[in-house]
Amino acid sequence: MIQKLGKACQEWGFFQVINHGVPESLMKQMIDACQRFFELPEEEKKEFHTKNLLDPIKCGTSFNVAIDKVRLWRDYLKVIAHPKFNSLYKPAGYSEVSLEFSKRTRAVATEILNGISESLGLEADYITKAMNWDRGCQILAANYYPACPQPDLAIGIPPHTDHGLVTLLIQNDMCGLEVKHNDQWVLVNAAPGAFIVNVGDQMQILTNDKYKSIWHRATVNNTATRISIAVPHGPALDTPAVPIPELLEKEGEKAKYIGMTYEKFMELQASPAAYMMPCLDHLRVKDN
Ligand SMILES: O=C(O)CCC(=O)C(=O)O
Ligand SMILES: [Fe+2]
Repeated sequence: MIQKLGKACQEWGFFQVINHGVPESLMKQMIDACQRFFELPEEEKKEFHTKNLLDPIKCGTSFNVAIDKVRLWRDYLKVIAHPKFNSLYKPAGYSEVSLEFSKRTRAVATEILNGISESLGLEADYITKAMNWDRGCQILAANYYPACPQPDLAIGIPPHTDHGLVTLLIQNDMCGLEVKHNDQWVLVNAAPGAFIVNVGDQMQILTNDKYKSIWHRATVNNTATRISIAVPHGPALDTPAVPIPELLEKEGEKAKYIGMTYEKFMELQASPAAYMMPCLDHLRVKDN
């Protein structure tokens, strides 16, 4: 099992997790609650249109309205659920459901990180300890992609990598997530009730490129609304990921990355600099 996990992280950077113990009914309730939020009148969502990256609750349209040139077809709602749980007072039920969903999802993420540590030949709690997981950042990032009359001319989310350690994602009945594998876009077709999991940038740094943070994107369709909830899990905001010394020693490698706190890394990813050059390349040691 641990070996398979390591292989999936190394070869794909994406995998699905089934039999994880989180009830499918809870996942559905979470998607429903988000759908009800997105369907609120614009007027009622305005108060959450905030500007700062780490505002505890924010909603809006598109990835980066100021910079994107492609036609984006997406609304989003981002709520920071850990280390401090934040919530919305509307729609009714969102708060309770998101509390339970975030706790249960974080528990699965912890198991995955333990498994990943072991797959690297480390103690199970190596990564969680090093990343100050007890203060780790968890974001509930819901994406709403209404049916689009001309899906070929639009994109839900343009190609990107995720900033954290691992992202866990659920979706309604519609597919749309595509991952880059051997230079091809591959549509992800997950089992009902599965978590789709991907390695993020911080994990690529920790493993000195062994486990890759894979480029992915969300396409849109012309038949029905698609909803996905991506749950990035990262280190504590003040904690920088650096290549794990024990691994470097084992592989006889030099560190390929310099450290940057997770907070600064997220700021970098949201800045125009990330459009010029992938974020990880900003941290890459030059003479490697
Ligand atoms: O909607 C999807 O499937 C992809 C979402 C995603 O990649 C993200 O929110 O980071
Ligand atoms: Fe993503």
